[in-house]
Amino acid sequence: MNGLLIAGTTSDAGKSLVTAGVCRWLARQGVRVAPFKAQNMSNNSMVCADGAEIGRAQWLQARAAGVEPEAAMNPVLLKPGSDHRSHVIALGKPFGTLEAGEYATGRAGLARIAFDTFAELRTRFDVVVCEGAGSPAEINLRAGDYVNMGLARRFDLPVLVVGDIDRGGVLAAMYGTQALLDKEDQALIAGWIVNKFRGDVGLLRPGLDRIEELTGRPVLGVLPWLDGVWIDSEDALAAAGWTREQRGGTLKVAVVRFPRASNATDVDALAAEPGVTVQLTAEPDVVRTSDIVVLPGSRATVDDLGWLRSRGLAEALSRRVGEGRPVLGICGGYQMLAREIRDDVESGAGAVRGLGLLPTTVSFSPEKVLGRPVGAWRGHEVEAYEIHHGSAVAQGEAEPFLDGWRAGPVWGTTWHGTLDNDGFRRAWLAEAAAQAGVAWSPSPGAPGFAALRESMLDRLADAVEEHLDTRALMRLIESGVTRANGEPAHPDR
Ligand SMILES: NC(=O)CC[C@H](N)C(=O)O
Repeated sequence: MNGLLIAGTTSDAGKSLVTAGVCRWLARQGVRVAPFKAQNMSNNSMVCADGAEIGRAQWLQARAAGVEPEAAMNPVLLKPGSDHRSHVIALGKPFGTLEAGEYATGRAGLARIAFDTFAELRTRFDVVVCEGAGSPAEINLRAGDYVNMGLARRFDLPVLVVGDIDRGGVLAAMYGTQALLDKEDQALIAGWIVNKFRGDVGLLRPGLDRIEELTGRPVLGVLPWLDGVWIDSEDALAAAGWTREQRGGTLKVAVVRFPRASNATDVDALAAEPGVTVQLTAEPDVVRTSDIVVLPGSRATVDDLGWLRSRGLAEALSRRVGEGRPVLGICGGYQMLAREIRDDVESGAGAVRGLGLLPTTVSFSPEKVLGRPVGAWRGHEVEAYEIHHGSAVAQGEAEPFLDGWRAGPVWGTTWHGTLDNDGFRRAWLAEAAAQAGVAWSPSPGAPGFAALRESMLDRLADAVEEHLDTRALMRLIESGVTRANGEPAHPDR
């Protein structure tokens, strides 16, 4: 067995979730499977047990596959910082920066790393399920590509292309994607998957039949819109799946939408808590009046702090703190709460005045801290992870809170992922709700967040089993694209 590449007609077509679903489906068959994404552009990353930093989507896909997440599953991670620069993580460790203009030249070395890593990874697993990035139809990037068709060609991987029917234009996108590729790349396109479908497949069928005729490739399935499946998005806050399904919770949490938010998946577990409504916002009124405000992480602390001030959000925060209403700062958000931030590393701005809501001073160091710390709060165990250059020390009255500090209604920690811990999350929410004057308590018997994440992965795998032609998929994985393309569409139907 070998591998497969799951590409998309667009960003956000559902490649990550389809990859996760295919990983779990294969794992259920007893196949030893690893996820792989040659290059990810995301500020949502995770620290693996081996200390490597990878995209959260690959971390989640490894969980779906039932294997330990590791650096090789996402050898290149680009983290967009201030506007024209990306921080490069290679094999889990910092590897310099790429300016937007250096994209073509800077990438040759990264391509080599990605290819070498894939070649090694596949010696250790039965199957490697690769996820593409963006769309292979971005032919302007094809020459230096090592994530989509560039990877598929190098390793002769069959490519499945996922199209998002919710966005519309899916038939044109599939047809156009194939048409734009050169012959050799086209030869690797093995089939189509329609994703996020709601409604009657019968109505779609004539279009799918025609696409099969026109492209000579089978539609390997139509995946339905899956309500309530929104795990670990790769994109920033805007893409958090749960924003689509807000319920009328009694406890209103506002999460500030920083332009360079990082690890914003921290708030996913809040959104899943019964009786809690989470809203992403950049509105001063919402920040002033919500029951709880979360300042998430940021890949550009000083720049996002400037943005906070320019939007009137800093003032709204000070006012709510004056009224005793809780604010939780996480990593970059926690750094902003300080009296002073000394940063010659990330922004190069030197000493900058912070919001002054915690009695702390933050200093940035060139060394990046990557870790998986554990701690406790009020008797609740907390497993977390940390990814930062800046560290805070307190110089005044404050109460320890995890690795950080709390002063009255202001809470801050460098740790990410703390809210995934059920006992801690619920205890902290109850205390913060009381500060906000809201009667909220955890619902007895509500599922824990890890269980919820597992059930989402299982629903994805169930959808793969039910709606995709898994026999054709297995044949492709076992024999590659040539044989599969030599057979008629849907031989079993
Ligand atoms: N994860 C974060 O929020 C990082 C915070 C900040 N950019 C730092 O590097 O220290």
